[in-house]
Amino acid sequence: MWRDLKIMADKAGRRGIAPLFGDGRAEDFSVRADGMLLDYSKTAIDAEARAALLAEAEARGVPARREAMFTGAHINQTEDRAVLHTALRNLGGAPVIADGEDVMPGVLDTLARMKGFADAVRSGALRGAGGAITDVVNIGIGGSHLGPEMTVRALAPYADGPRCHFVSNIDGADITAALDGLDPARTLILVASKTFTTTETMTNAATARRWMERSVDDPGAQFVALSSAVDKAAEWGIDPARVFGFEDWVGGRYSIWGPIGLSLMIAIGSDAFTEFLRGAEAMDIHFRTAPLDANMPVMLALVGLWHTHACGYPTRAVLPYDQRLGRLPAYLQQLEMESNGKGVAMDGCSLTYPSGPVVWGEPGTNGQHAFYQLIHQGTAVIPCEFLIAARGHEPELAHHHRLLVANCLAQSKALMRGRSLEEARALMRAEGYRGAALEQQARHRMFPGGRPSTTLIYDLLTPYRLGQIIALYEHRVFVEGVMLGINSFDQWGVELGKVLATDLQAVLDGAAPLADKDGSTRQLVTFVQSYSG
Ligand SMILES: O=P(O)(O)OC[C@H]1O[C@H](O)[C@H](O)[C@@H](O)[C@@H]1O
Repeated sequence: MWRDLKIMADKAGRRGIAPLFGDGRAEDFSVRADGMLLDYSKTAIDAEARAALLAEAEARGVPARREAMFTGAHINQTEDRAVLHTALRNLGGAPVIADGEDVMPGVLDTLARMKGFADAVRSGALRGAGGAITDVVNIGIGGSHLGPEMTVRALAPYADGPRCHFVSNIDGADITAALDGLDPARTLILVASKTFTTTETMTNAATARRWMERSVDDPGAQFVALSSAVDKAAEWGIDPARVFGFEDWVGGRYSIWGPIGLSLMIAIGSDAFTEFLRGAEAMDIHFRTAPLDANMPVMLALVGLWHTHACGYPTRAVLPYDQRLGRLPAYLQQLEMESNGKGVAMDGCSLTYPSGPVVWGEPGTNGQHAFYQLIHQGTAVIPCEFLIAARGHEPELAHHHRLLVANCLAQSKALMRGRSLEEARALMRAEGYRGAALEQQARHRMFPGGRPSTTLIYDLLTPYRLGQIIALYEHRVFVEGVMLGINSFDQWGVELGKVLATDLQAVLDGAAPLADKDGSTRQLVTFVQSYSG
């Protein structure tokens, strides 16, 4: 399929984007879903390319695969598991069968327990040794960290509960900074780990327990576990009543909707958390029922595939014009790159085309004053994905928000439009340049244009909207994975480094020899040892 699409992309590349605009293009090359608008008109996709992409989505079985996911088939084939994070926000409670059993009673029961617990923490009914809980520390990494951290920051205007802090890195600097200034007797520690074996999390949790033990008689009373490995959490010493479990059909990077979201629920309250789930549920219903050409996750995926696989652009930038979405790019890096960064297809054969793209980004307008130079004039084309709310949460600073919106819209326009050499010459002439100096200056000030972007716009970043947005990206990743023929739900690529780290830890501890390591590793270890004594 990529060959035909590449031919179309070459043709589209020569034509550019701006000339496509005629009556109705913006509306035609946009998708609306429940209060959100995705405008992909500033891409080189035309009606022919879109029809070809949609035909491929059908041919590759996206609708059937989607149904298989929602109905509990073991689509995570390498781990022989269902993929049912959607069940965690199936608030209607309609049965969802996995391995012959309806998972919904368990899901709703855990949600009710989470609500009871979060409400008690927030009201002060559940107290620490020193009184009501003032601070919550979530210790986790990867999917057990990025979701909580990103969403708590995104929904800060709704956060009226205890303060939330996040520890992820094995670097002692992280937990030192997080615990600094906290009163152990009024702090609740959430140990968030699907497997309850992850080195970083278990090391940080043990450090937090020692910190707690120094000032609290019953430290266990101030720990909670969020995990699939309920027995391991109990072995670690956490009261089973304080363990919130989930099943193996919830992937780590898809886990914010259940127990891993407890810090968010404590921060914003159970009603706002329910709204967050409702937004995701609305996106699930849209994804499952909307025709492909009016289906936001499908169209976002097809735009992504067009850029990566037809146009050959190896990265994409996520550019939220929302300071509170500052961790969205990092969250999406895990979601997209851990899901679709695979070198083999489902059947184990090597891909003959690229895997999913590199995802990166920073909030606007900050990025404009840093890396946008390359986006506008560098030799690589970077498709940009802008996100912006029509309104901000600071009505008294509405003029800030107008400037924010103006900048966001200006960037996508500038990328598309560019500035021709002729226009640059006219500018330089107006500034008094002549001859060779004029020509030279003009060449530096021209912009190639024709650079693609999408814009996702919504009214206000509420819990409901954030739920929709995350679910939108989850389903986008799913569709891209299906179209690439890969398993988006395993992550074998993170294993080797973990194994070798254990091996090297033994070397650094002096319990294993260094001699059999490669020359570079020997040199680096020797350097470290020369300083650590
Ligand atoms: O939640 P945990 O079991 O502690 O796992 C934390 C993270 O570590 C792993 O290495 C995976 O790459 C991630 O997908 C996962 O989210």
